[in-house]
Amino acid sequence: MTVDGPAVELRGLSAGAAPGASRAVLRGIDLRIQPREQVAVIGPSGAGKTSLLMAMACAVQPLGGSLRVLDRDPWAMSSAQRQALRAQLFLAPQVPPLPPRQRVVAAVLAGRLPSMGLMQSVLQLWHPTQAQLAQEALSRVDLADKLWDRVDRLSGGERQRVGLARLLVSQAGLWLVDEPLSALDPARAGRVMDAMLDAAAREGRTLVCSLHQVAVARERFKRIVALRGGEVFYDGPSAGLDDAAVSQLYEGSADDDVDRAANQPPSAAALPEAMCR
Ligand SMILES: Nc1ncnc2c1ncn2[C@@H]1O[C@H](COP(=O)(O)OP(=O)(O)OP(=O)(O)O)[C@@H](O)[C@H]1O
Repeated sequence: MTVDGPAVELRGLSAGAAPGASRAVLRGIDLRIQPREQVAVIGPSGAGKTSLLMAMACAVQPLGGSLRVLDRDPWAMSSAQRQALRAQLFLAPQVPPLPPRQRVVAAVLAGRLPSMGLMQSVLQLWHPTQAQLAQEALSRVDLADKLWDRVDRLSGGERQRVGLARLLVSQAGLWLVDEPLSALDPARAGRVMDAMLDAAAREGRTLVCSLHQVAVARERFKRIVALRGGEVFYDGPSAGLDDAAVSQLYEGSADDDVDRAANQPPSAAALPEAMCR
């Protein structure tokens, strides 16, 4: 789908952390993200990164302000229309919801389901016909040898990479990715991040990616949005976010949070399953 306006536009947005929540954890957020842009979202634990992705994914209705996604107002349309709009974006949670006995091939190809008809979807789940596509995506996340494995026999990091392979096969125009590196070792994290950025650029996707690794955000993204306490602390070129600003951003965070920013975060809670693919 070609979008004329911004891929995402938030004006004075306030929103809760979960569907139906009445307490705003995001406040006064102004953001414009253009089609094909690649934006990293950083900030201390609890800053609102996941909540921001949930709002952009039309999973949480704003409590105030306005939101446009792919040039449409998701909350001024019927729920069927909103569902159709959601099929044009992909929210990749930190911990992908994978049915335990499913084969990796089917789990990856589930990323294509929103763009398939009902019959094709059912066939795909029971008898994957696009195994080659899944295989290519798995290769890009260093998991080529797991195509026919069961997902409940994978490690946490491998499951996370299955979720990213699922993102890579999706045909959504807007990729919303929540802490994709949280269970990966640093070397692999770099390769996986590069695969995701390359694919997004090559295929013209808009990418919004939350990260605890500030170094990765600075090295690989041109634009960084930093959140603190549910508000935008910084939005601009990554080169403009200097060490002093980063220290200020994480000031008062727990030690482990600062470590996470520098390197590897531990795994954290998943997004609600119903909101994710
Ligand atoms: N399901 C929920 N219900 C109510 N409050 C929630 C829920 N999930 C998160 N929160 C609260 O919302 C705020 C923002 O949380 P959010 O998960 O968006 O932050 P985050 O920046 O993604 O954190 P982390 O880096 O730890 O994943 C926090 O204060 C958190 O405690």
